[in-house]
Amino acid sequence: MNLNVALIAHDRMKDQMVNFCFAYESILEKYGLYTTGTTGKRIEEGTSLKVNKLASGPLGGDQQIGAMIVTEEIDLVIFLRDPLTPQPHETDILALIRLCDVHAVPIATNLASAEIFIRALDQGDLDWRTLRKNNK
Ligand SMILES: O=C(CO)COP(=O)(O)O
Repeated sequence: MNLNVALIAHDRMKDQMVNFCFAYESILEKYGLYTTGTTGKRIEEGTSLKVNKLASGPLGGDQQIGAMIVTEEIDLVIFLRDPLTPQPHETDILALIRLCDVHAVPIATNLASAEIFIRALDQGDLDWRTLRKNNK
């Protein structure tokens, strides 16, 4: 299945993201993985997954993922946001979430929803995304 997953985590959520990726490595390894810069570095250090690292979030990484959403290259976003810390690039974050809604891309913004979505991905619930990709 040529679906791609974006993995993004704010600093205080990065340990959670690495643990999540470690736990679900056997599922995630079957997909193309795209990350913001520092998140990707941490995932590669903490798991055996290979990821495509874009720019760091505050330097435009969220916008790069957003651009891939526009071209239907991202099929699921796991974005572990820190709800308690203001981010300098809040506008980029909101833009990314908005684009998920525009392009019908599922986005999980906390661990509870991330676990549900990753299992859904594994059981084929997101296979309809291939039709969307093929019709773009
Ligand atoms: O800030 C981020 C998402 O908004 C994450 O960026 P990094 O993975 O580079 O820390």
